[in-house]
Amino acid sequence: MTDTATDLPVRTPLSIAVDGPSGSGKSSVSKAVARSLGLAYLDTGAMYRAATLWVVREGVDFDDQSAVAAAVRAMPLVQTLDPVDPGVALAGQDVAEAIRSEDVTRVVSRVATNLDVRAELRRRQREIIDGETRPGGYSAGRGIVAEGRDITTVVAPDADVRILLTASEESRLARRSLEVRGTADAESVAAMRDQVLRRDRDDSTVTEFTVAADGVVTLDSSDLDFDQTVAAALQIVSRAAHVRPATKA
Ligand SMILES: Nc1ncnc2c1ncn2[C@@H]1O[C@H](COP(=O)(O)OP(=O)(O)OP(=O)(O)O)[C@@H](O)[C@H]1O
Ligand SMILES: Nc1ccn([C@H]2C[C@H](O)[C@@H](COP(=O)(O)O)O2)c(=O)n1
Repeated sequence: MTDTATDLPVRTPLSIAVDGPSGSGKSSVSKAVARSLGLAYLDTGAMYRAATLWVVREGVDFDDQSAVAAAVRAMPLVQTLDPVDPGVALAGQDVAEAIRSEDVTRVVSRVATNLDVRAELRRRQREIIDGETRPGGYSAGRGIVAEGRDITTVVAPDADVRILLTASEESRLARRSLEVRGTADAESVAAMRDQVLRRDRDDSTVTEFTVAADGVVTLDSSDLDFDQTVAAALQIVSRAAHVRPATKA
């Protein structure tokens, strides 16, 4: 495999783990990196969102932690790993749009902070990253980019490349506001505080995604535009994962 940013060969299969807070650009940057390198793409946040939708649809009480975990263990989730068109299906039904609804975003942290749910989804994530299951028929022989909140630290601490993608609160709120409302005026930015900052506060009770663990490279995108951030991520990959020719004695 060749890194299109540097034209140098990189390890195959290649595993790239990306974590970071809400709105830092994990999904969009990871998809672009995966497209550029011809890798599969795993959105682990989509798994927590699908689990939340499933729990709601099954009529399970969020306060009944063991019933929530049992429902998630039985969840018939299939994701496609194509970075151009990542799909999410529950019981054969396309839910890619439904899991992004405000209703799901508001309550997803309640499911994501259930430790038994986390254990089940971690198990599924590792199977996908390790190549034991590749749902949805997308071939990921060249490797995978997996992104979330605990991929660099807990799910895939042995990944070839590990990146913590950060950005200031101000940038993250403005980006989310532009994405959701098409404007970053003061009122719209303020309206994003719950789905960005409150959610991070709740999620960070069970995972650390603001400080890089040992060996994880921090990429601060606050002052970078999208293309610059993707280029910087590709540089990190190429530095960390080049196959160096053997040196002659
Ligand atoms: N460096 C950047 N500069 C400007 N906008 C960016 C940058 N990176 C990402 N964006 C935009 O910010 C928005 C949020 O990005 P994205 O959804 O990828 O974040 P995320 O970290 O995956 O968030 P969440 O965890 O909440 O799903 C998107 O509209 C994306 O296009
Ligand atoms: N590895 C992960 C991925 C996601 N989460 C939680 C945190 C979020 O509130 C929720 C949805 O993620 P998003 O789609 O916004 O990236 O899932 C987690 O705890 N661990």
